[in-house]
Parts: sequence; C-alpha cells; structure tokens
Amino acid sequence: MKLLSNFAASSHQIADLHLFRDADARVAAALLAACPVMAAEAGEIVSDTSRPRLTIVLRGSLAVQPDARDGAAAGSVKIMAGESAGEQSVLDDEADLSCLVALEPCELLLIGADLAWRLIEESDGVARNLLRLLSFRVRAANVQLRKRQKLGEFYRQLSMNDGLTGLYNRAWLDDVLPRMIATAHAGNALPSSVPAPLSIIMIDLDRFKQFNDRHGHVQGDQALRTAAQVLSSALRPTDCAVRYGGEELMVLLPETSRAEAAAVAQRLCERMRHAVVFADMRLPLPHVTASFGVATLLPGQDGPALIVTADAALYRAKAAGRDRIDVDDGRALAAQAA
Ligand SMILES: Nc1nc2c(ncn2[C@@H]2O[C@H](COP(=O)(O)OP(=O)(O)OP(=O)(O)O)[C@@H](O)[C@H]2O)c(=O)[nH]1
Repeated sequence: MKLLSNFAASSHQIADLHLFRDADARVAAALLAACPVMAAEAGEIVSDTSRPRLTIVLRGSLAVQPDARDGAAAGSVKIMAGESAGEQSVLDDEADLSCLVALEPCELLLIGADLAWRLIEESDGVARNLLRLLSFRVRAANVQLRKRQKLGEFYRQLSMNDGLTGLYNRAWLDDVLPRMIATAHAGNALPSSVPAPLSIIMIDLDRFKQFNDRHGHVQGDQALRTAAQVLSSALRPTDCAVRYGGEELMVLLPETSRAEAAAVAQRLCERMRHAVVFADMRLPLPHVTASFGVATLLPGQDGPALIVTADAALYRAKAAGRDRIDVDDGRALAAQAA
C-alpha cells in the first residue's frame, strides 16, 4: 500500500462513511484527522495480521476472506466504499486473521485500535452504528449457518437413502440396527416392562435375473421401484424399509412379535403379487413376486445373527417354490443354546 495523505488533507467526507452516520462529525473529524489514507492496487492484500485495526473503504472495494480458523463456516464478503472491516478485531483486541484483498484500485482509511476505542467512547453515534453493524453481521452469520445446517441435513439424508428406490440403504442399516437391537434387548431385560420384540423381514424378488433378461435392466429398475413402493405404502410409520443390496430388500419392525411380523410379511407378499409394474402407462409388465423370510430377535442375539436367521427363512421360502413367506420359529437358537 502507498500513503496518499492523512484524512484531514483528503477530499473524503465523514458523512459518506457508514460508521459515522448521524454521529457528531466534529468529534469524528478531529479524531480522524491524522489517520493515514492509503492507496492499494487491485489484488493487493491490505490486511495487517499483527495487530487489530479498522479499515474503512473510501474508494473501490475489498473482499474479506474469513479467518482460516473459522473453516468453511463463512464465505468471502465484499466491502464497498463507505463500509468498514476489522471492527470485531478491535472489540476483541486481537489481530484480525481474515484476509483483506483489494478487488480494484482502492483508497483506504486505516484506524488503529486505540483510536477506534476513543471514537467509540467519545461518540455515541459511532457506538450505536457499531452495535447495529455487529447485530446485522450476527444475523447474516445465523442465516448462513441455518443454510449450511439444512444443506448438511440434505446430504446426510442423501447418504442414508438408496438412489433408485428411495428406501434406506445399507449405511443407514449398519448405523441403526445395532441401536434398535440394543433398545429391544434393554426393553426385554426390564421385568415389569412390556416386552419389546423386534422382527425383521428379508425380501428377495423372484427370478429377477429372468425379468431383467426378458424386459431389460431399465424395466428391472422400474420393478424394483414398484417393489419399494409396495413396502413403503404398507408399513406403519415406525417400521423401516431398506434396500439391503441388489434386488434384496428388508423391513425392520420394532415392537412386533413373530406372529404379527408373519402377518405383515403375508400382506406384503400378496400386495407384491398384485402390484402393477408399468414400463409406461400403456404397457404394464408382468407382475413381480417376492419371497419373504421372517425372524424375531431372540435373547442374546446380535444384528448379524438376526439377519442370518431371516436369510435362512428366506432361503426356505425360495426352495419351497417362491412367492411365499417362511417364518423362523426360534428353535434353532434354542437348540444351539441347549
Ligand atoms: N434392474 C436391476 N437389476 C438388478 C439390480 N440389482 C440386482 N439386480 C439383478 O437381480 C438379479 C438377481 O439374480 P439372482 O441372484 O440370480 O436371483 P433371481 O434371478 O432373482 O432368482 P431367485 O432369487 O432364485 O428367485 C441379477 O440379474 C442382478 O443383475 C438393480 O438395481 N436393477
């Protein structure tokens, strides 16, 4: 930066500076008189990271790139003629680590921290303007934060849902199932509590390779979407449908006994059989059926063991002719334990 003059000798008017609006101009003029007015080239870095100071843009504009310690929480801000930067560093009495860059040839008024404090102390108008400015910045930062939170939530949802079917994905299941199982076991452990059985249903579309081979992979995708809709539309709000992998789906049924889960599986099996898969609105494709394996959490069982049990039931449903359900009776584990 190059020194042009002091403020008293420059042609700039105090009334044009936002921080001094409606403030006592005589007090401000007297205090600012000796402050340096500097010239900066476009692209020049004009911040001083060694001590706090106020920088007022008299002509041109600056970009403020936030302190790296704030991470990605704040974006770059443009400071126009009449506006200022560095107020917070003065109030905190800490060097400003944000980077100020001239966006075009600029003239800047530099005010050291001691003088900035004198301005605040001797001019109510400056103090009021500063408070307004900080309040505006806090509100703007809150808006930014809320936007980022929403965006974060959106991406979190995206990472937990399967893109094709909209059902929860494996990452979601790996996160949630252990907690559901812990809750179910905890519920069962309380002697006076209502038992909290947890049931799952493994579902596999029947002869889906054949469907893909006959009608094409795009129509296969459509059939998978239809199957997902059958599950989503038939479940209670507390139940969850997951795309376990490929053409294998899963339903989690908290607080659902074996008999209730078997009834749910039977209902899903029938709805699946009757669901219409459309290639387009004029051309329905052949119906898709699925096989269902039901298992209910047993004492001491963990997530992988529960899934293996439901998978075994599913395998039996396939072996018995498909388009049907099979329910694990819990005896295998009991026999193992004995
Ligand atoms: N269109 C489509 N097909 C998929 C997708 N994921 C898996 N598949 C297909 O699903 C088929 C599964 O075939 P298999 O495991 O042999 O089982 P199946 O033909 O359903 O036979 P059964 O399970 O014994 O009734 C394979 O052809 C996979 O390519 C998908 O996202 N879209």
